[in-house]
Amino acid sequence: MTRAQAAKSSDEYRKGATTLRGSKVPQTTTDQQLLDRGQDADWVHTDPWRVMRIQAEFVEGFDTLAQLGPAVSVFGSARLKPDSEHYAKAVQLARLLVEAGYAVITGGGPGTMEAANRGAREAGGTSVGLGIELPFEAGLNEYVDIGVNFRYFFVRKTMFVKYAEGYVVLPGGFGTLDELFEAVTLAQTRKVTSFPIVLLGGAFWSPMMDWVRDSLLTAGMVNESDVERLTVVDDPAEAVALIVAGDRRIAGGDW
Ligand SMILES: CC(C)=CCNc1ncnc2c1ncn2[C@@H]1O[C@H](COP(=O)(O)O)[C@@H](O)[C@H]1O
Repeated sequence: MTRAQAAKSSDEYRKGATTLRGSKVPQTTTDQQLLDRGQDADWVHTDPWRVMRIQAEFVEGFDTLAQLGPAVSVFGSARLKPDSEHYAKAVQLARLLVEAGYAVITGGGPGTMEAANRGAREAGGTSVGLGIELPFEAGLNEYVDIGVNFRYFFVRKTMFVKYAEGYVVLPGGFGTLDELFEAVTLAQTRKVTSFPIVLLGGAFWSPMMDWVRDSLLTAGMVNESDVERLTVVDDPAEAVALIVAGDRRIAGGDW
C-alpha cells in the first residue's frame, strides 16, 4: 500500500503523534474510555496516568496558541459541502476576520470548519485547527496551517474560549449547539466577560431564538440580558463588526 492509500484507508487511526493501522486500530476513543465506568476495578488505577496526559494536553495547547494574537473561533456543521450557502458564508467570514486582524480558529474538521480555514488561508491570515480524536476521524482539513490534535473534548474546548476574542456560530448540529451553549453559559456565569457571540444565518437561528424567548425567557429560566448575549445576523461583515465592537481587549474585560 502506498502512503497516500494508507492515509485514505479507514484502517488507520491517529492517536496524538502515533499512527495505528490494521489490528492495532483501537475500537474506542480516549474520551470514551475516560467516561466509561467499566466493570473492572483496575480501570480506576489508570486515572492518575490519565490526569498526567490531560495535563500534557493543556500544556501542548497553551504552548502552541499562547502567541497566536487576537483570534476568533468559528463553529458550524461538520457535514456541509462546498456547494452550501453556509460554506460560502464561512469562507467569506474568515476572509473578513483576517482583514480585521484576527486569526481564525476552528475544530479543524470538514464542512464549516474547512470553509473557515480556507477563507483564512486564502486571505493570507493565520488558519488554526483544533482537531479532536474521533473513531471516524477524517484528520485536519487541508486548509489548517497551525493544527493541534486533542484527545479530550474538554481540553480542546478550553482552547477555543481562551484564545478567542469572540465566537461566530454558523448553522450546525449537536456539536455546534454544544459549543454555542457552553460559550453562553460561560458568559452568563461570568467565567468569561465581554465575549461576543454572533449567530450567522437568520433563517436557521431565528426559530431557536424565538424558542429561547417564548419558552426559556417566559418560564424565567434565563434573563433578558442572557438572551441579549446572542446576536443573529445574515451578513458576515456584520458579524465581524459585532466581534470588533465586543472585543474584550478593546472593551477592557477580563476572565
Ligand atoms: C463528518 C463528520 C461528522 C466529521 C467529524 N469531524 C469533526 N472534526 C472536528 N470537529 C468536529 C467534528 N465533528 C464535530 N466537530 C465539532 O463540533 C462542531 C460541529 O458539530 P456538528 O456537525 O454541528 O454536530 C464543530 O464546530 C467542531 O468543533
